[in-house]
Amino acid sequence: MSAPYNRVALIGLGLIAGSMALAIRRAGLAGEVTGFARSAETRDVAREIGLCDRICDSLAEVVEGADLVVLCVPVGAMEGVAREIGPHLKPGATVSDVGSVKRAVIEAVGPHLPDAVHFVPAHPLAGTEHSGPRSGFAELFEGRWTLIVPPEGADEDAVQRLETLWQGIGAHTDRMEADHHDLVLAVTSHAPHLIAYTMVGVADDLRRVTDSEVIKYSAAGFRDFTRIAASDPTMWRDVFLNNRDATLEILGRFTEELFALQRAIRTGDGDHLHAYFTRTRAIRRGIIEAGQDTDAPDFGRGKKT
Ligand SMILES: NC(=O)c1ccc[n+]([C@@H]2O[C@H](COP(=O)([O-])OP(=O)(O)OC[C@H]3O[C@@H](n4cnc5c(N)ncnc54)[C@H](O)[C@@H]3O)[C@@H](O)[C@H]2O)c1
Ligand SMILES: O=C(O)C(=O)C[C@]1(C(=O)O)C=C[C@@H](O)C=C1
Repeated sequence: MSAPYNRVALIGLGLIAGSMALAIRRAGLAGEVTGFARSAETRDVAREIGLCDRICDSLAEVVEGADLVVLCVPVGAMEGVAREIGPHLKPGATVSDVGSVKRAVIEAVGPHLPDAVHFVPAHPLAGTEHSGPRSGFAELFEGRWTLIVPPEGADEDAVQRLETLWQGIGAHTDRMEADHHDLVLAVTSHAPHLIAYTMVGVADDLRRVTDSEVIKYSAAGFRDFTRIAASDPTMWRDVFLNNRDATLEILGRFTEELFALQRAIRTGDGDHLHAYFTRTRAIRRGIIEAGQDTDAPDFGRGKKT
């Protein structure tokens, strides 16, 4: 595949930028990958581990001559970065981002970009609970979805070039409208993270109260909660502050269902519990049978779990 961009600039050298840098360079998808991080310490680490072809000491320097600039900072930091890079962008360049929220990012970043630049937001649905320049790995996006969220009237060639890049580093791509993206992600990612944070907090409180082994003997499901609840606090604070309406809508529905289940337990309404769990089990089976969970151990074998 020919390189879709000559120079790619990555801003915010953490898990996502680091993984992109390693993957793009491994696949030879850019002539040069440059990187910038706010702290000198992060830039030093990035140089030491050879994350990018070149680490720059300023935003102006990293975007100079870049054909693609990807903002990989927490959602709440996107606007400040966009404001600073705006005057230094090359005409015809594409600016993208990897933020977990899309409407707020489009509204924060868009106004700071010159007319001669294409803005094509995106969101890779891949991550871990780790952060920082040492956490990236080239395989992160393999077999995962990246949602491309082009604003109305976006340049088709710019959108396709970005899709080519993501596909070149192993991702499947799809296009989605920003508000729809934010609602879908509130269900599949944002509310589940908040629930995990809460459950781990509750267990921790309980441990203090009883001095028992709540964490030590936690089963696999709860261990997954503790992994998720170890995710970066700045990133997740910004997600909730910037996807407020969709997250509150989903949490409202969640709370209603939780109260109904709580009531069924209190009143001994086994039929309600059984019917509810039967419905949710059917959903899991449907996902497996449709071949949509490639991580499932029985994927493709049609076995019921
Ligand atoms: N971690 C995930 O699972 C995941 C998945 C998909 C998308 N995202 C999104 O990707 C973005 C980056 O997340 P990450 O997991 O790579 O985070 P990270 O914490 O690993 O990296 C973010 C980097 O941005 C830097 N930074 C913060 N503010 C900055 C600023 N004002 N200027 C320059 N650099 C700044 C931080 O120092 C850090 O190096 C976020 O918007 C997040 O919502 C994260
Ligand atoms: O695997 C994880 O650790 C993640 O939480 C990744 C995850 C997710 O919720 O699936 C987290 C945030 C993103 O914006 C995209 C992916």
